[in-house]
Amino acid sequence: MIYTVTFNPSLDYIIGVDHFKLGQVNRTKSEVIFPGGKGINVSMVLKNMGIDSVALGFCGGFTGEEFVRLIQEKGIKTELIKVKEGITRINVKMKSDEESEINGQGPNILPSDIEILYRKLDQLKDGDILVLAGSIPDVMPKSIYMDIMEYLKDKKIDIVVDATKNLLVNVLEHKPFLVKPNNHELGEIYGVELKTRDEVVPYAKKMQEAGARNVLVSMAGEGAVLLTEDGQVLQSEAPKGTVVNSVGAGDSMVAGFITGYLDKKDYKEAFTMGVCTGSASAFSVELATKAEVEALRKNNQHLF
Ligand SMILES: Nc1ncnc2c1ncn2[C@@H]1O[C@H](COP(=O)(O)OP(=O)(O)O)[C@@H](O)[C@H]1O
Ligand SMILES: O=P(O)(O)OC[C@H]1O[C@](O)(COP(=O)(O)O)[C@@H](O)[C@@H]1O
Repeated sequence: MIYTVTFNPSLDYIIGVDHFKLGQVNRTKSEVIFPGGKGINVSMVLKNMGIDSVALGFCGGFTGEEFVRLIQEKGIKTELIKVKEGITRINVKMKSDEESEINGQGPNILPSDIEILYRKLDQLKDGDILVLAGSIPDVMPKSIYMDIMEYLKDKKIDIVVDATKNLLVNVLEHKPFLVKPNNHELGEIYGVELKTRDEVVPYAKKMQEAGARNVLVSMAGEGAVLLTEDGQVLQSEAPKGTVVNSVGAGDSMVAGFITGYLDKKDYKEAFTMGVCTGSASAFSVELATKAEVEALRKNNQHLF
């Protein structure tokens, strides 16, 4: 089974504003609400690709109730833990001349809530995949990703981590199956600016040397780079298309990678599916569907 953990899920409120002006009253031209959060997005795209997963994490308050309703409506299996204080955050994603995001803080998560999460993690078995994705709310120990990996170290579980800065660096010694920083996040870790795929390769290598088995670096419209545990260095341009909503493109890429890997146990296939799924999400209002991914792949054979 695949399990995803999202410590701080969200309702993503995606609004379009014509020529947003700071310090003035602006009005939306479009508005939609989707359930969000990195692990949740991975679960939703896996579902679209025909793969079941269980979404773990925390939710609270009236926004938490709506969040649960929305993901259950999509047929996602959930074992979310309801917390008592505070509400599931609303993350505002504004599309105007530029894209801006304001991500909220989320509810209060107590040590007793974290204890319940560990009891849920006890059900993981050898051969399962665990996706740990997204930021850790301020109320939780920053070591939680490391702690979970340490807790599960005696089981043969492939762990995927999609996080930033120290959250990511600190898990490397636990040899995650896959990490997926974007080029900006990778550059931030090593104090450099990485603009091209060739520039990314040596820094992805450093992550591998520090312990990651496979390193997938997403680069939005510039495509992606994958360094595999069997020594391959794969690069791809991104498929061309009109970006409609890039929120969740990175998470979609992770889901696509897992889909391709499970299908053929082949890293090139995983990479191709990752890139196509990320781009298919960027080119549509909602997250990628299987049909969108397949169409994009068919039309972009030359890239892979
Ligand atoms: N503008 C774009 N054009 C084509 N593909 C895109 C675009 N933005 C994202 N993608 C696809 O989605 C993947 C992940 O996007 P990226 O923005 O790098 O992730 P994140 O959301 O984690 O920052 C990219 O590697 C690419 O395949
Ligand atoms: O946990 P974080 O880092 O605050 O990110 C949460 C946000 O990331 C998303 O999961 C989107 O992630 P990506 O665009 O990086 O794939 C949103 O749905 C959510 O609002």
